[in-house]
Amino acid sequence: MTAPPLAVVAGTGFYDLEALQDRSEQTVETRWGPARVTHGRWHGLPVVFLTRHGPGHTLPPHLVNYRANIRALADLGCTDVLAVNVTGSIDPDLAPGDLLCLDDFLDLTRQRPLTFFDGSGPQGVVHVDVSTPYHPELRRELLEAAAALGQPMRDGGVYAAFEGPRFETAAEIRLARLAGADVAGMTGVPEVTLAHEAGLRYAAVSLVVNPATGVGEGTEPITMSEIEAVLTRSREAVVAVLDELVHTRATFAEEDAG
Ligand SMILES: CSC[C@H]1O[C@H](OP(=O)(O)O)[C@H](O)[C@@H]1O
Ligand code: HPA
Repeated sequence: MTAPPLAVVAGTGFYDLEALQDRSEQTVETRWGPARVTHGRWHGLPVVFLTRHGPGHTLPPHLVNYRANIRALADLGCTDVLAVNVTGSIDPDLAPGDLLCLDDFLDLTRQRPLTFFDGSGPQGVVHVDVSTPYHPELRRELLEAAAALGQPMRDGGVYAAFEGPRFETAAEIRLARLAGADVAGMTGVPEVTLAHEAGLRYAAVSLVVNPATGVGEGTEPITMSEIEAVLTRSREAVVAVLDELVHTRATFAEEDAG
């Protein structure tokens, strides 16, 4: 039996997965609009890659069509989604380049379409459970992949999802800190909750690319050049963890087949 494709969804700085072989592009039409994906094989396993801001990063976080993206992945038969979100660190013990395997989120977004269940579908009104937002089995795979590479990855972290596209004020970051947030981003929600609604297993790696506003030494403005510099030196670490995870899956698949 062919394994369902593994979905990889990434954003800023992650516009391609160079390791993919036998590549093909597809625009998947969904009830919520089109989604652009790249199909390929990674260590022989089928993978669907989706860059959430679109090729060339044309969509700001509040205008990403999260519903089309997640619906497309489900329609393509994916069951597992590995997401990458770059973030600003709220926890002062975190530094640019650090990786976290998220285990919870705070939704501080304001104006996004949040749900597939708007009451008009056959299911009517649905309230999904998100007491375990990030799938424990996928989290374990990510953490084991990082450990196998000797790549530090914090086990757990609370992602505060802000509306964007502006960065936060220092007061907003202090508020999120009081509520237990470790990192700030703009795209993790509603991606994670839509994945739940679609019945997909979802886990996310967060790569810290800057101290969030007001965190750390002083009150330096956040610049894209500092973020790009961190991405240039740390992007490969994230890809290496995903590569190790897929390689491990491929090894198990071969053993099962043999
Ligand atoms: C370039 S900083 C703001 C930008 O970075 C984060 O991207 P993503 O979550 O797609 O990795 C943040 O959410 C914003 O989209
Ligand atoms: O500081 C930040 N805030 C929100 N989203 C982000 N994405 C990267 N850095 C940040």
